[in-house]
Amino acid sequence: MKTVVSMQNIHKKYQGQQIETHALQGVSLEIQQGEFVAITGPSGCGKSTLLTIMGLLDGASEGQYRLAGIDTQHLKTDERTRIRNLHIGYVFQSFNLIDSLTVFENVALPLEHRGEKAAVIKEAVVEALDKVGMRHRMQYRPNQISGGQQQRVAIARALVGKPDLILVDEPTGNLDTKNGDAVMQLLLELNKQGSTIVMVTHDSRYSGLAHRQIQLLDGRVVAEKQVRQADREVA
Ligand SMILES: Nc1ncnc2c1ncn2[C@@H]1O[C@H](COP(=O)(O)OP(=O)(O)OP(=O)(O)O)[C@@H](O)[C@H]1O
Repeated sequence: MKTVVSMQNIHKKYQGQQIETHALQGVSLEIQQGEFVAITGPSGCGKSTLLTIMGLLDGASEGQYRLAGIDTQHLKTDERTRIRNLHIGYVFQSFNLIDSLTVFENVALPLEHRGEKAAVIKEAVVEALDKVGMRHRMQYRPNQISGGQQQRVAIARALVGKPDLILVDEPTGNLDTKNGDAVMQLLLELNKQGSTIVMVTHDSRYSGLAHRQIQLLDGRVVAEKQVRQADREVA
């Protein structure tokens, strides 16, 4: 089994005008291909910071991070962007779809950035939209579909490029229970089909669906818990 994430002694310090915040204080963890990992912990403990570093949206202040075997420490900005595009899919709480583009065009973006041919893009986008049940809304714009549907489209955009890792930050935070449950069910199905998923969540009902929960407190890993396979269903 391939190690997708390998972090050794990761620190992150944010330098403000007056104060420095030591958001991550020596995090070490490994995530294997096919895992579904939930990152939990109280507000301000460093969950989003950890996800941001894992997703190469920001660099660590100290420590070593290997993504799919690639040492990310000394990457230049354009290399970091290229590797992020190839290896990472990101799903945000606020969906982050572009309102002026159609559903199809939004999902196509990661492949366009890679310079793929139109025919390849079309096939992959239709396949991704099929997976999330949104093919019938291909020509709609984000503001013409519901929040739950927008999150499905955002998930299609995250998986269209077949990344090694899908990072999900509070995916149900802007959704009601019914739509939140449906999005979680979809993430579980994608994981069963082989996607490696790391999800930040406050909701213990959803973190219990992961294979493994990693609990942070004050920028450190304080507990890890495995979840029994039989328990992994949305209630
Ligand atoms: N860009 C930034 N500049 C300065 N400080 C920051 C920045 N981003 C986060 N922090 C600080 O780092 C710490 C960790 O923040 P982070 O957002 O990672 O926590 P979190 O666990 O995701 O919180 P929440 O559950 O409320 O979203 C907090 O003290 C926060 O104020």
